[in-house]
Amino acid sequence: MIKDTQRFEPFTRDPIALVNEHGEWVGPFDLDLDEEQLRALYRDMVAARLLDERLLLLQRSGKTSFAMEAAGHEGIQIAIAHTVKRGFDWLFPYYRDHGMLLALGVPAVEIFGETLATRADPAKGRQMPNHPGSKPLNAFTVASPIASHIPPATGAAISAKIQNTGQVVVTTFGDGATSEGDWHAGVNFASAQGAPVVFVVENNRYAISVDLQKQTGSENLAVKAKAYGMPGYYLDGMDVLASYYVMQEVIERTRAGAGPALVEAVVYRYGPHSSADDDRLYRPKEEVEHWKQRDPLERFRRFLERQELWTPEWEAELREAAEAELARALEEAEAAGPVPEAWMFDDVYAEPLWPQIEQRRLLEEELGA
Ligand SMILES: Cc1ncc(C[n+]2csc(CCOP(=O)(O)OP(=O)(O)O)c2C)c(N)n1
Ligand SMILES: [Mg+2]
Repeated sequence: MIKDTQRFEPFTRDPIALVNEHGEWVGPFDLDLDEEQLRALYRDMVAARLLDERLLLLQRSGKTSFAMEAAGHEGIQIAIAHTVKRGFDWLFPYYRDHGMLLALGVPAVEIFGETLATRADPAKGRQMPNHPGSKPLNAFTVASPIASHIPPATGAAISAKIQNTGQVVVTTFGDGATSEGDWHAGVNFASAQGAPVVFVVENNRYAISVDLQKQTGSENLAVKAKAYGMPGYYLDGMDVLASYYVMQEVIERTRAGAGPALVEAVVYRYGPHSSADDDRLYRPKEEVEHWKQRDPLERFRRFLERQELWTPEWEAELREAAEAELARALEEAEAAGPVPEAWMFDDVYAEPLWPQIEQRRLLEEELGA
């Protein structure tokens, strides 16, 4: 049954793409998404790019300490948000996935609250900026230590399998994560247990300043799946439609009981690693310019224009609406006010132990609260 609906082969020589750089459909099957679905993909990609810009501005204006840009990653990120069952499947994202979480339905006010550590943050200001999550949407809060979320993602999938819930876990990470021991432990155990988890590497070729060639001797990252006995899909992650169709097929194959899979989404990050990095020191400007020609938003815009689904007026309209919503959410997040310092002691244990009680008292005394 899975075979009948299978459109994609694992381990292809070139990344799977369905739309070329001119915005032409080059897929071997007929496009079957309706106008509303296509427009929603574009709308969410634009919103992700605008959120990215806003988060950087918050860092530049001194309102938060840190920002991590995701421009260039939108194709695969938005595709994932559109192919999981929202609020049912589990997501174990990483720190560059704020646009994906926004598209999944995490309210912008919560993302800004998390960034600014205000009362609008469901994590109560206890996370680093750019580390959102969502309990109601089953999005695991981002973990900073690279690849440390991979074994928990596998664990959640094993739990779903044992309880026969029908849930799939999707976890994302960077190319650098595939060099970590935690990554191999999590991927190996998922395969051994037939866990319903899809591993997605957002391969932007760099782990901060370290080039991919210094990370691995493999021809690409998708082939690593072979050794673990699972399919590895090599995907153009800057092509939102290829990302959509591949993720849809891989998620549903996993949901049907075929076990885990690995997807390598080839992307590029246009900005530096973070607001604390100067990428001019390790990559030539020409390389960045080269990848800008493949911009996921621009490519999909050309596609929509060919389908007569895009006009400059619509673009202006959706940008204005997204900007207004982000401005409103930011205002609400700021108006919520900073989290009280003593919140750091909450939720450590169901019932606080004496050290927390004592430390809290000392802190409040110190702050004159
Ligand atoms: C275990 C661990 N080692 C080092 C770091 C510091 N660090 C933060 S991000 C990063 C690079 C990760 O690169 P990659 O996985 O390719 O993701 P990208 O940032 O490129 O999206 C490193 C080394 C860390 N957070 N955790
Ligand atoms: Mg990387």
